[in-house]
Amino acid sequence: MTAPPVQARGLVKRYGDVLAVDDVDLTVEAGDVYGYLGPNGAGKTTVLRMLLGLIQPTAGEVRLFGADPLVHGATALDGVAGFVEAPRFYPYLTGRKNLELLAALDGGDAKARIDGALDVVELTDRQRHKVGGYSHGMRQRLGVAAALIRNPRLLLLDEPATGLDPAGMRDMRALVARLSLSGTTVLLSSHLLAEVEELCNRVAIVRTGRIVFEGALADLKRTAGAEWRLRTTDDARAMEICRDRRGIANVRRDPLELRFEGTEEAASELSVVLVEAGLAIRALAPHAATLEDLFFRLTEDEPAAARLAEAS
Ligand SMILES: Nc1ncnc2c1ncn2[C@@H]1O[C@H](COP(=O)(O)OP(=O)(O)OP(=O)(O)O)[C@@H](O)[C@H]1O
Repeated sequence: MTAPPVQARGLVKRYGDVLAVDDVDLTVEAGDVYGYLGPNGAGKTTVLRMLLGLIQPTAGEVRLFGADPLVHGATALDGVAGFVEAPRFYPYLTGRKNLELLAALDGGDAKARIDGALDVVELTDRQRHKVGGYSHGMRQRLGVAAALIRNPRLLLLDEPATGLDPAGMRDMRALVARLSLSGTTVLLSSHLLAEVEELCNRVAIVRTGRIVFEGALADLKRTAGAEWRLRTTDDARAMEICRDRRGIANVRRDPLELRFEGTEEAASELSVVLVEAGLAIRALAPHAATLEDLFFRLTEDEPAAARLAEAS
């Protein structure tokens, strides 16, 4: 069996009093587009640095295709490439010249892949222009091209869409999707939910260094449970009944309806109890939380994060 592209166990990074990364376990399987998602300062860049062997973990270990990047340096590992923070280039040289310098450092047949890489990132037309005149999105794409000339099986990208305008973000998403289709495994970090929502099949959501959810986004939506909306012939009485019931939480009364959180089972049982109490139900329906809601709950609200981590 071949080792997975990324396997990290018990990763910790401490900077003085700051626990930047707190006991992170991470497995990225071949073919994944994996999103490492969290707000600014959550420790995303620090994790990528450790994965690339640029810094040493305080504790824990990393394997890329079964090899330790601290021993070999990730860029010396066959099939691994990427960038941390923004990719850096010589602004007074052309895009192509920058890639040629990197290819010369890299050796092998990297030079022969420059045309193909420029084509994939859609910079062929601008390859003879100086990087100093490139837009932010073009520089990010050139960063991906610089990784592609190493013919990677695993691409690690730190916030590839940050600072891009909507068109730039769309181009970057399309580029990552194309790379994935051609067989490259991708691990990208992001603080933008919209960036990963369409693109990633798996995500880890991090909050102050710690993973609070790991899995498929579809599972996250399912696990989160819904907020229910209820209208009856006597909402005041219905509210009293709701308050006493197990499995129902956060009951609130609006002018038009009651709202509460709970599982489908709890809502079904409630409907029976309401009817037995002589109330007629005018409406009882779930209102699914958006992913944006879930993300903020997970990254800002400690009890909600703990509940979801338990349930997942
Ligand atoms: N070299 C360092 N020395 C001290 N503290 C650091 C260092 N690098 C990161 N930190 C701290 O570790 C925490 C995580 O930082 P990190 O850059 O990994 O987060 P991030 O999720 O990538 O955020 P951003 O999106 O803002 O880059 C922050 O509190 C940061 O201040």
